[in-house]
Amino acid sequence: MAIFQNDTLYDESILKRLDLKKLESEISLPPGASALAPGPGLVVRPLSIADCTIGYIDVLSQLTDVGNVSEGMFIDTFKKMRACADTYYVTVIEDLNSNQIVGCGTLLVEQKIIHSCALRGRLEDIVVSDEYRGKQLGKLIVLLLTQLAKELNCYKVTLDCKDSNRPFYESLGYKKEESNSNFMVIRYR
Ligand SMILES: CC(=O)SCCNC(=O)CCNC(=O)[C@H](O)C(C)(C)COP(=O)(O)OP(=O)(O)OC[C@H]1O[C@@H](n2cnc3c(N)ncnc32)[C@H](O)[C@@H]1OP(=O)(O)O
Repeated sequence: MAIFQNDTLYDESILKRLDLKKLESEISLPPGASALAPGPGLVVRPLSIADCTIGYIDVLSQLTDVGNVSEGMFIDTFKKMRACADTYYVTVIEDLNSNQIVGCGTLLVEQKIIHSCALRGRLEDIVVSDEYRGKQLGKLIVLLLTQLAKELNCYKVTLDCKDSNRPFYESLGYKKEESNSNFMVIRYR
């Protein structure tokens, strides 16, 4: 298993291979900002093993109940995720001014047998910390992970969201498919 620089979950160089100019043309960033540096002191990068100590859990808790995740639990889980090569593309936005994670999103790449052993992408856990909302960071992370799914050769990328977030994802190109949009669930907790 490759151990990437700075103990990141995946190899950061893949983000630099994306069509970042196209992405930048689709969002209104502040002057001088770019897709991977979307504002003064902001950087977009893979999740790092140290991120549980700089606010990643707090950001996730703005999405759902995270539970009591100790540093040890986070590190064990991070290592399990990294051992599943080419699967978990958890991506964060850090504010280097405060050394805090302020946004995140996951592209999960699922290996299928169908469609000639194709890959399917799923967007999960997209969150921007409340004081950073409305600055195009949510749009940036979704468009970046969507492009990453294409770069990784996924045949499609899907997501589940609350009704209130539908207009957000629709504005970024996601559509309900006719007769194929039933999110179904059995909850155990
Ligand atoms: C697949 C999943 O993970 S679903 C879970 C989604 N996450 C959450 O619900 C967690 C709580 N919410 C959030 O973290 C944020 O509100 C997000 C991620 C939904 C949006 O992040 P933001 O950084 O505020 O969005 P951003 O500034 O990029 O907005 C981009 C555009 O979408 C619009 N927008 C943002 N949220 C919504 C929404 N819920 N409905 C409609 N439009 C929206 C903005 O007005 C903006 O429009 P503009 O480009 O015309 O100015």
